Formats: sequence, C-alpha cells, structure tokens
Amino acid sequence: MNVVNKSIIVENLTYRYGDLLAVDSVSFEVGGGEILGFLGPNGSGKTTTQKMLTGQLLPKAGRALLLGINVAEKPDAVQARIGVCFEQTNLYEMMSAIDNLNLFAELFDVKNFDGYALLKRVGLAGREKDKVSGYSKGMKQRLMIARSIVNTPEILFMDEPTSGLDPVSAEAIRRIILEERDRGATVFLTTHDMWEADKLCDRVAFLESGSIAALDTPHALKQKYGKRSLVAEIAAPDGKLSRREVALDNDQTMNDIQSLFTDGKLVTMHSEEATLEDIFILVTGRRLSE
Ligand SMILES: Nc1ncnc2c1ncn2[C@@H]1O[C@H](COP(=O)(O)OP(=O)(O)OP(=O)(O)O)[C@@H](O)[C@H]1O
Repeated sequence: MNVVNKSIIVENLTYRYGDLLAVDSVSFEVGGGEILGFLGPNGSGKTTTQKMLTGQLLPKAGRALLLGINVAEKPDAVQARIGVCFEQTNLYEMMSAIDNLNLFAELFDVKNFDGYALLKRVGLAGREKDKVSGYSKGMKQRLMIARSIVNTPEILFMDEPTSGLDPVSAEAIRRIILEERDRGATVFLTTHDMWEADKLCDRVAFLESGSIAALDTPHALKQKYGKRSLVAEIAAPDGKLSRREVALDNDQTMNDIQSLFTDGKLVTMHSEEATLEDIFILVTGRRLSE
C-alpha cells in the first residue's frame, strides 16, 4: 500500500463517554479500493469509531485522515466525498423513494442525477414513486444503500448493511458493495456475520474492548491462527460409522492418513479449515455474538 493510495489513515484514535474508554488509541490504514471489515461484539467500539471517521463525533485524542483530509478539522469537505449507510439513518418516510434520492442529489449538488437508474440497480424498479413508509425492511435497506451512493462516494461506510434481511435482499446488497469496490470505492464495513466478512472483505480487523486485536486478510488470519484438518468417516466391519479428525500440520499426519484406509472402510473424507469465527474466539477469547 503506498502513501497516495491510502484512503483512510487512523492514528491513535480515542473516544471516551465520561469515564468509559470506548475506543482506545486505535491505529490502522485502509487502501484505495479495499474492503475493510470491522468486526467485534456488541459494545466493542465499532459504531463509535465509525462516527469519528465520518465526522459525527470529535475524537478525544488521535486523528483520522480520509482522502488526506483531517475529518475533525474539515468534516464538510470529507462528508461531500463519502457515503454513509448506518442502520439508524432516517429516510423521509412520507416521501417517495425517488424524491428521497433526488433530495439527496440536490444536497450533494450532483449533476445529471438519474435516480431511476440507481433505484433499478438496487432492485427497486417499479416502486420508485411509492411512499417509503410502505416499504419493507429489505426495501428500506436497499434504498439506504442507494442513498449512500448518490454522490458516487470515494469511501463508503456501512454499518451492518445486511443485518436482519432476507437472503435475496442480503445478496443484492453484497453485490452492490462489490460493484462499488470494483468502481474504485473504498469500503469500511461493520458486520457480525463472519461468513459475509470472509466472503466480501479484503482484510478484517477484530475489535475487542475498543482495541484492535488482529488485522489481516481472512486467508492470512486462518494461516496464522487456524488449524487445518481432515475429517473422515470410517465404517467398521459391522457397519458402525466412526468419525476421525486428522491434523494436517504435525509429524503424525502421514501415519494418521494411512490408518484411515487400513482401520476400516473409508466412507467420506473432507478437509476443514478454521472459520473467522473460530479465529475471533481464539484471538479475543470472546464470541462475536456475546
Ligand atoms: N452515547 C453513549 N453514551 C455513553 N456510552 C456509550 C454511548 N454510546 C456508546 N457507549 C458505550 O461505548 C462502548 C462502545 O459502544 P459502540 O456503540 O461504539 O459499540 P459497537 O461495537 O458499535 O456495539 P454494537 O455492535 O452493539 O453496535 C459501549 O460500552 C457502549 O455502552
């Protein structure tokens, strides 16, 4: 990652609510066109960090540079160039979807804005003129995504964008995140969904009690912390099935694999690698869903 290509630079960012240290001197960088997953259990400081990065909270110490601009010093300059999709962001419920988007396009001074094309992209074609109050949760979430990309943002912040959605809506939102990344946007994504993080993110940060416990590609984290194994089912002469797990990374591996073929009839065999959830527990000692 070279200097020009760093979209987000965070240095010792700190936030306290009274005596409670919510974000504890966090530092990291995100490259242009990268998807960074920010993962942590409830209360670990994800939202507070996002709020400081998007100019909604002033850090108590440290700083965040977005596109080379110090957010605390010039929040307006930063906000014009980013997109924010937070769960609690309000849509104008009594207005139609298209009017919501047109209003935002006006606020951002977007030239030649085509709200119909954007609504089509998020799967809301045909419902453009319906009032948002009549939209389902998944439809509102799609509209929020559309709203967050009205200004073709260079950095997109998303807080749990697929939480509580049906699989079709969730997949549509993941597709848009990847399209935005392919267009060149940097994406900062918080999620509880480890499978989603593994699938979407170039790198993930594990946040625990306001500190980053690990930050790397999902692959590198699995290599570093995960164990690889083979899981086999073997049938005894009486037909009784037993399950065997063979660690792939120790001195006994060859002998153990051979015994799978000699100790009975090998019925099934597959390799298993650690999930991000397993590694999160290993690194932080906590479950994500605690
Ligand atoms: N407005 C507030 N006043 C006081 N304490 C707060 C406030 N907002 C958050 N906190 C506390 O700061 C800590 C970090 O909260 P934050 O909302 O950043 O965590 P989070 O990781 O986003 O959690 P969640 O996954 O539940 O959204 C928590 O201990 C929380 O109780």
